[in-house]
Amino acid sequence: MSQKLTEAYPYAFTVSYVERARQHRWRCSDVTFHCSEWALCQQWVQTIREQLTALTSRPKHLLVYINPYGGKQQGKCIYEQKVAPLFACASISTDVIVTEHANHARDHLKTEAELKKYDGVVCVGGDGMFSEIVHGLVSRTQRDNGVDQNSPEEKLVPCTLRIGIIPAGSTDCICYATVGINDPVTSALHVIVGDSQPMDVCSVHHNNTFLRYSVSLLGYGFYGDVLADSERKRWMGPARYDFSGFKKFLTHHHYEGAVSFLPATDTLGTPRDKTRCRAGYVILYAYNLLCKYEVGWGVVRGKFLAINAASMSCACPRSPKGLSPAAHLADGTTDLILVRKCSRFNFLRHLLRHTSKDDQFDMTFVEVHRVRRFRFTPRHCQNDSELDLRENGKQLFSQICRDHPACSSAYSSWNCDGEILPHAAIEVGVHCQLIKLFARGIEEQPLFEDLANPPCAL
Ligand SMILES: Nc1ncnc2c1ncn2[C@@H]1O[C@H](COP(=O)(O)OP(=O)(O)OP(=O)(O)O)[C@@H](O)[C@H]1O
Ligand SMILES: CCCCCCCCCCCCC/C=C/[C@@H](O)[C@H](CO)NC(=O)CCCCC
Ligand SMILES: [Ca+2]
Repeated sequence: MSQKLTEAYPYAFTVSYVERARQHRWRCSDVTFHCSEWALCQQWVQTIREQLTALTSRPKHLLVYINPYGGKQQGKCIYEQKVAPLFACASISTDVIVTEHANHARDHLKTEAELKKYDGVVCVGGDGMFSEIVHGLVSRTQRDNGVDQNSPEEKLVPCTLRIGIIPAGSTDCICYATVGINDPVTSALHVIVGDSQPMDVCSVHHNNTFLRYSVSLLGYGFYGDVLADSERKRWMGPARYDFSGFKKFLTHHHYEGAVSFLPATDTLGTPRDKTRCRAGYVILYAYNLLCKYEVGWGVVRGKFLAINAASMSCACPRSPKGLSPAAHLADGTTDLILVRKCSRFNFLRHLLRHTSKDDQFDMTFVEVHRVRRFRFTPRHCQNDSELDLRENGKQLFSQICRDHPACSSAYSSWNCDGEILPHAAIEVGVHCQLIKLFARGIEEQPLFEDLANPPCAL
């Protein structure tokens, strides 16, 4: 501004606002207004402050957990340099905990954290860290409401606090599939403007005992084996998945068992739809009504290279459309993908389709069902005594078997959002919209961006 104008308008205030950039990125920009009178300037500032305070969906006090060892071990630095200044600018106060060991955040949330003080929880890390936060919050909510997590049929009580994800992990598929990009600044801005995106959570049980929750992928066979192998190579960072993925592709193990499932046979769409879950997609959820149209359980037996359940698309930079491109974030269903034993060449074609526009389900050895519940029983443990044998000290045999090509129909492990489950026989149920994120789903890129998306002040 020229000196002449500065003299005429000596009072000024600056408004920070969100601006959309390329590929779902959000950025913070500033605009400074100049006034001729101090009183007018004050009036503007006060009115803007009042308008912002009236926005009750915006968080004012947040509990932040940082995993300093996730992904490329940049969590602390990402938070301090990119996120904390934005929270400060938006007058959000924070209590920050840098975790000291695995499950630190989960246990703190479950038992100690004074949740009433906060408007939300922020997780700086990857899918594994997010899973800790989900376990802490969901378990705390059930305990506070006297709900028994061990009963597979129990209706769980939804969590009230929203969760923000600042991506700093290796896959970060939950952030990618709910925001459209893994970018700490974009995610921080979604927290600041107080977005809210409900999300389904699967509960996993074994013999009426609760094992874990899952929000993204439950994978047996290929993805279980990749995870088990990659955990021993954490030192490689995110590249461990490429290494183990290649190794397990070559190993080409298949596993025998039975999958039974309760299909969601209503108007919720199918996994083969061309439409995608996008911001603003509203589920008119009426479970009792929908139940009337449920048909009975289906069963599929056979030899599988992979059994995957995707409760959301599982889109990530490795696979921008995800494991199940048409899956919805908050519809109370999971897409059950069964990849039967086939040649290495065909399995490679199937895998490569996750990275292109081609349909990975359009193959004779792949079937996909949208389901509300499912069970898996591996062939070699179809009764309890066999199961007990396995679990009471027979892991060594199972490991030898798993590593030996001739025994390729023995057990794999379940990859549950990046954690290995201790049992192969599991029962899974989807809990519709059990948690909420500070996100809004992936936005359609509008034709005329400026008109469709007016800026939003911090
Ligand atoms: N202070 C800590 N020390 C060691 N492990 C931790 C600590 N805090 C959290 N963890 C554990 O680290 C694991 C991995 O973390 P995180 O999910 O952040 O990164 P990642 O595995 O690299 O990414 P992704 O899950 O996206 O693949 C989590 O399972 C979490 O329980
Ligand atoms: C030969 C070319 C092959 C190309 C194949 C591309 C297919 C990629 C699909 C990626 C699906 C990721 C699903 C997300 C799972 C997360 O809950 C979990 C925790 O972060 N990540 C993994 O298990 C990490 C799993 C990584 C597997 C590679
Ligand atoms: Ca879903």
